[in-house]
Amino acid sequence: MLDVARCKILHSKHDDKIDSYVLSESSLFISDNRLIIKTCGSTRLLATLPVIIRLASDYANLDQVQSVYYSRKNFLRPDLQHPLYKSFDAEVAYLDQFFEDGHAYCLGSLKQDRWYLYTMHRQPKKTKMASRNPDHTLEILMNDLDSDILPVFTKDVCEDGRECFEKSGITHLIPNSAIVHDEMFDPCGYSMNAFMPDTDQYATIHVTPESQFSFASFETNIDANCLYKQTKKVVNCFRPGKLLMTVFANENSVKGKDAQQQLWECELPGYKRTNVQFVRLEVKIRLRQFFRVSIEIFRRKPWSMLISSEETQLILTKTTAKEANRKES
Ligand SMILES: C[S@@+](CC[C@H](N)C(=O)[O-])C[C@H]1O[C@@H](n2cnc3c(N)ncnc32)[C@H](O)[C@@H]1O
Repeated sequence: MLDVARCKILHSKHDDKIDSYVLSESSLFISDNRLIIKTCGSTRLLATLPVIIRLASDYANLDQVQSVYYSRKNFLRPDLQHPLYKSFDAEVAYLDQFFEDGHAYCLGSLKQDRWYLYTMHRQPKKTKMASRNPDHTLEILMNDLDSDILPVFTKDVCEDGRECFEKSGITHLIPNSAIVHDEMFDPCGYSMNAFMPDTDQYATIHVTPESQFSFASFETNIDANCLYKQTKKVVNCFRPGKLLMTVFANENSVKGKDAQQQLWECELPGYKRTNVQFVRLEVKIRLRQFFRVSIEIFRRKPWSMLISSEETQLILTKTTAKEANRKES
């Protein structure tokens, strides 16, 4: 499966509830009823789909896909991708070959940062109680990380993953009881998987510290923390210039719904929200359920520098061109 995706397992950790793999290109988590695979670069993620469906049937007797989420942010350089990933329309057409009842969404601005989602839910043959459990996922995608934090994700500063985990402050983002395994890439880059023992709750962080295109992603379904506080901690750790976050929550997830409400009402300190959207996806299982997805895009608040003398005052403010024109006039 990973050969098809064009990545490799670097290391893994397991318990009775979850198998966690740190990959050369991100992460893989497998639990009884769910497989989560995240890849980066020019990997061929969608090519794994028929392989996953066949392996689930052959090895685990799982012969019906109950739900699918395929999501990604818009690429910085779509031209460097394999033709299938150059446009979301092509990805949707590919996914529709497997799931005739899938739905596709684009959230965010078509001209700037946006987030694509393909999703499908089917009535399972036997409705299991598990499908009605509270469930939420928080994902934060951060660009333009604070230049002070970048060196810690290089081999110049940290010998290995463990040192980077401590020195970067990522240790404060993950519950103490979590099992963690991580990788420090040479000469730079960091990937971490964590999971809570005897649950299918995971967290994963990936950091690209090259200053020209610095990026960090954080994703978790751990329910120990308030998602709003968790978001603030993550943002304080990486201090990105901009971030896009999504909160998935089903109707039974009180924490997920609370976080959506809080984020709707409060801004993140130090940031200006440039976009917020909310989608309610109907999940057709025997008992009607809903999945709610909200995405929010933030930019660091415009900074200003004040140089003043008795007579003159020059205010330099990092604003949009439109605002600058308004100020001039
Ligand atoms: C942490 S990895 C994967 C992260 C990916 N962007 C994501 O969000 O899932 C990316 C970083 O590791 C560095 N790196 C070094 N060797 C690598 C390798 N063999 N495969 C992938 N990334 C590598 C890259 O230069 C980059 O800074």
